[in-house]
Amino acid sequence: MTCAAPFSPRSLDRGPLTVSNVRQHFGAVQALAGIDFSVAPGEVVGLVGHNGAGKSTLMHILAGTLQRDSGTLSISGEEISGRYDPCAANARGIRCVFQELSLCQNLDLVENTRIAHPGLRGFGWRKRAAQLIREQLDAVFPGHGMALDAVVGKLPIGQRQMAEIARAYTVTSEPLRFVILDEPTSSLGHHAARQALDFVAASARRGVAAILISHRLEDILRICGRVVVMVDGRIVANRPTEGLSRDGIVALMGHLQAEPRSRPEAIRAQPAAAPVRKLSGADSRDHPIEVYQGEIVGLAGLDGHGQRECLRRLHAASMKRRRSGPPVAYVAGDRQAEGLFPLWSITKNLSIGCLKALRRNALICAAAEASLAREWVATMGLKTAGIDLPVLSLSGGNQQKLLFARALASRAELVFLDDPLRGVDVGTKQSVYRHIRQEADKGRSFVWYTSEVGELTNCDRVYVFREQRVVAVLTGSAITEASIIDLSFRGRG
Ligand SMILES: Nc1ncnc2c1ncn2[C@@H]1O[C@H](COP(=O)(O)OP(=O)(O)OP(=O)(O)O)[C@@H](O)[C@H]1O
Repeated sequence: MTCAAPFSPRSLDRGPLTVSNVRQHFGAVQALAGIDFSVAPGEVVGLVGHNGAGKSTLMHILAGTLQRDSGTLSISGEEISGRYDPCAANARGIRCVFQELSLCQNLDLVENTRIAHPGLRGFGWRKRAAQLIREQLDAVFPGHGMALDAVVGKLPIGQRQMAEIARAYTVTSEPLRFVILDEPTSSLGHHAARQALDFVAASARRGVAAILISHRLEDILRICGRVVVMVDGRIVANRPTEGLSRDGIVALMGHLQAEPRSRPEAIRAQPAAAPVRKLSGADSRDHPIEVYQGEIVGLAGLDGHGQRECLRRLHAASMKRRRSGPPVAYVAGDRQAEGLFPLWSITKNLSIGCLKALRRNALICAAAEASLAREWVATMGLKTAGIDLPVLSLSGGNQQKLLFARALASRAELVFLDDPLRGVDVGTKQSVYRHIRQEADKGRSFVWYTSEVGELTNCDRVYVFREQRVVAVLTGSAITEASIIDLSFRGRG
């Protein structure tokens, strides 16, 4: 990549990062409708809004990865009039943690660090790059245990996210002034998410400002001094977080209301019935995992304690026995690597889960396919200008909703959920929880791994993992966020 213009960071004074009246269109879609936004040095600003509100588009404009249609951008007192690209942004101290993650999959962490710092060249660059990223990972995520020579594509999404955050804060010749974090904790568990947020807050106290985009509103309240709310490409609120509650932010986002969770009082499965799936060897002590018809089973624990591996083993075992067992579907949280067909349309991405039902004689019926897509776009509230558009034209959260729709539109009786609501807004989450419950009431079974502990309170039974073992099984009203976190840390107690 070549820089747009030679630039000396020494010429900067330490003023704010500001955009005025910024507009952006994608064909018929108006993603930004005249945005005025500013962040001062050392400030942490939260940027929230429903899926498709325009948050990532604004972030891409600030990071130089998207050229704005119109409007002004000024950084530390300098008005940017010419071409502005990621190199120019970097030279002015602007970094970005991308929602879809920007690390090169075929390179290791050291090589990915080198890419972000062209100055790390010549004899010994590898050693210097390794030291840089190791120190930063240690500073942000003490005890992370990540191997620097692992190829990034082989790392789980949580570790890729950790590496992306740490890399954004590494410094060589360019200054570090503003960090834009787009859903930085969406794949992190409770512990790693806290480490990341604490680090962002501590960096702000040292003068490095942050813009935090998140649907985890607790994160916003935890570290942001101010919150900016976007609805349909416009800013509708800009106010201090002091005195603001989670429900207050939800209300500012518009018609969405945070709803009280309905709690099942007891386990829903029929004890007499056989489980639809029973997996022995699910943990290192051979504790069986059982899933009954119409049951929502959660897999909980601290990051890396075996619960996600258990989900994947259960899924693999079910796929092997799919001729004799129930039809199965899998909703991936790592949508880029495991969920989407990036070159296909929204319709094709949806219909791939139920081709048999759409077949008329030997061919897929295009009318039935389109009608299915329209039905699910409406049901899930997918924000799109058309079902034939490329799937990558959807915002991140809307892509995730589509994967969910694909599983629910299929005839699967057993659905595996692998952190499926990553990047989905609070209002949609509430409706997805309702969908899951309705489908369970109709007899479908769900096995649910999530990095958001609170979501597990929607389950009928939760297996809590610690050190690759099931240490507790909670049912009905015993499933609370506090009890899950407590058992995750302490084990059986
Ligand atoms: N490359 C593109 N082509 C067409 N439309 C796009 C493109 N990128 C974004 N859009 C549209 O612009 C709007 C804003 O998208 P954006 O990704 O900024 O939303 P967001 O607020 O970040 O959503 P999320 O919370 O889901 O990440 C959406 O309607 C989206 O479909």
